[in-house]
Amino acid sequence: MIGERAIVVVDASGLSAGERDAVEKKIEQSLGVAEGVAEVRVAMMADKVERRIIAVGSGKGGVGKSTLTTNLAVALKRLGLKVGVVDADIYGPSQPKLLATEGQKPQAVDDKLVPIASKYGVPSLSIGHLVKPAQALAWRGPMAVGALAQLIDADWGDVEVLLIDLPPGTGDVQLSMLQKHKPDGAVLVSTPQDLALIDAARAGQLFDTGGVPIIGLVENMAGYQCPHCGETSDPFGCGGVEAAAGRLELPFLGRIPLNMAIRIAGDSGEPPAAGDGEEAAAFRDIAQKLADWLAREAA
Ligand SMILES: Nc1ncnc2c1ncn2[C@@H]1O[C@H](COP(=O)(O)OP(=O)(O)OP(=O)(O)O)[C@@H](O)[C@H]1O
Repeated sequence: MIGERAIVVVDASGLSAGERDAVEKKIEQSLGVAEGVAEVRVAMMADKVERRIIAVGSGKGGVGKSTLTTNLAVALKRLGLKVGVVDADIYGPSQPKLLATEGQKPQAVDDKLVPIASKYGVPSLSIGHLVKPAQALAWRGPMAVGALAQLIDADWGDVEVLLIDLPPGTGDVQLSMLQKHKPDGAVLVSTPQDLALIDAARAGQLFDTGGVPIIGLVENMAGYQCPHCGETSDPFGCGGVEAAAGRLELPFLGRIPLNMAIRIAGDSGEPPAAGDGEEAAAFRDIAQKLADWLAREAA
């Protein structure tokens, strides 16, 4: 107390903008009626979070980039990191379905969007939370880029790793990311066949040119085990991504099998990485390599 003025300093680390506002109001209300207090001043202090942006990209569409992003986020969360997901796939947003947040609309506090919480402890923001997918399809490049900036500059609170699910290819959104929100690193995902790999190498070149370190390559949809006879076949080949990583002198982060359970889990908003099955282990191993990379870079 200084005279009739009550000054309260609050450690607001980890609180979202909405929570900060609520705490501040509560203190003002309860102290405002106290005897001898004519004025209440509240100072909300928070440590600045060192947040790193990791882009998940692919050369081609449909190779499992969104599936990998969601499951990596959930697996990283289980390893103890504070993770958020931005769905930058403006023209085909799938994170609302994958993280079971479809139909929810983010609030805006102080001109910033507040990410949507999920039951997996991973908050996310997607253009799919803001407009109907068909609406975004009609957007020109600058609108898509503006929307992406709002998602990334949102009130991410204590999130320390932001995974960005990029649209496939090397278009406007990727270029604007490199210019305005340069990722700290990129993970590339590809299926094993040559055509996908050529495109993945091109996406890799874009990051390379932009000075974004490529953390490594992930092979998705490798090795399909027939649920009837148990025999394993490789519809898209196997090992192609690991071989390409070797040729490009990039780390190979791991392989996710082609598995019907992964597709069904994605459609029902239950990321396999949140469970205890074989798929969860595959995603966890890749997440561990990413966590190791983050720790090394921070050192
Ligand atoms: N390892 C896998 N096994 C089985 N199905 C998979 C696997 N990975 C992804 N899928 C399925 O393949 C489809 C495409 O996956 P996803 O949407 O993750 O790809 P994407 O590269 O992000 O596509 P887009 O370019 O449309 O954004 C989805 O139906 C998903 O459930």
